Amino acid sequence: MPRLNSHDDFTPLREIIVGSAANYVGHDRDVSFELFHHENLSGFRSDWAYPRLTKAAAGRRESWTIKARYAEELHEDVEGLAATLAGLGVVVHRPLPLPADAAPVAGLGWEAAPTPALNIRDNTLILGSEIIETPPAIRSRYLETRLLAPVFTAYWEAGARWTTMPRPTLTDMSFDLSYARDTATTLGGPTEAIDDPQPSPYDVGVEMMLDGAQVLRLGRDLVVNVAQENHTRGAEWLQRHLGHQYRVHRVWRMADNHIDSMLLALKPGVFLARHDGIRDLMPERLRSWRFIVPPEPDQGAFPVYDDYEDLVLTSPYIDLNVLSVDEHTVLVNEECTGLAKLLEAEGFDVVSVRHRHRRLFGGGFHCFTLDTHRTGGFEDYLS
Ligand SMILES: NC(=[NH2+])NCCC[C@H](N)C(=O)O
Repeated sequence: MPRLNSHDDFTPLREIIVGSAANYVGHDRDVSFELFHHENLSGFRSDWAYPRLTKAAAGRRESWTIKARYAEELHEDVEGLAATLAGLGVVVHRPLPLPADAAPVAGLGWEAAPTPALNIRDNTLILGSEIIETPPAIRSRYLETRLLAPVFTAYWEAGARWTTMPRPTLTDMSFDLSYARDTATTLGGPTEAIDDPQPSPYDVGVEMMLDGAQVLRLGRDLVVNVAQENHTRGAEWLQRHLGHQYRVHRVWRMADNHIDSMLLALKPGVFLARHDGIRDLMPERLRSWRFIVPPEPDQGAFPVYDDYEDLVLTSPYIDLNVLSVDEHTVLVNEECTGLAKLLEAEGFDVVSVRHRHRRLFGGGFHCFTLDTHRTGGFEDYLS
């Protein structure tokens, strides 16, 4: 195993982990899931909100079944993504697949059905030669990075540093609800339930929670999206952990949590951004970069889902979530022709990859992957 080395999203890619969609058969809808996906869930069908959905008060969870056809098509597309990357000469590693009969995971005072290690960008941050497992905000994802442990172990054996951010207890009281409250739709929505957190003997107050996917990596500069106090604490941990070598730039409420369907760096000096307003949220010295804004999403480019049976977890902007193989080559969803054309006009080579159900499973190509070796170093792109 060569050494771990990944400081950015755009220098030539040598090794990557591609997530696994095996047995993504359902969602465990509890307070942590509803809160995390509040923006999309409340904008979609507010009356699905927890706990009205919950048939019995006991347990305060609901298992949500995903149609087998969608799960199978997702699996097919993720395997296609892995094959495309391998075909481009990138070494591809894989997590352990979630077994079909996976037992629930449990914390102090809660239990949840585990999710496969699919959106692996979310729960790990690779900074140079260090693996940082970030603290999940969704109970069902609590042990997700364990499915990556064989790959992380191999990198550790090859010299990587391997750190775990403090793990939250994730009781109802752990969450800062302010973002969900401030951004609640006029229809109401999940905030209704979140207003009624239940006390637990394990309460520790508001905890640190930060996903790797809230961080945009630019060598020695990190742009971190912070939307509420859980994130503030996570960003503070990161800055203290990294010390003065890194500059941790906090951006306030660029997104509810993950940054990578809002903003990605395609190469030094060039961002791909959801809208023009992103520039104003950026640290001063990054405002002079070029911001490429894709055309508005074409609603006709998405499969048609059932309002009652299918849970849509991402916005229609999810196809912005591309993956760069180097500064010239970008993997783009084949359904997103507007973005592909624009990138080609900007001088990029576009590799089209199939990914049908990006709205059902929370992520695109950047979310589904974790680059472990790129040739770029610990650069100062701001100087
Ligand atoms: N790393 C990720 N899972 N990113 C996906 C973010 C999707 C974003 N919440 C949206 O709806 O567009």
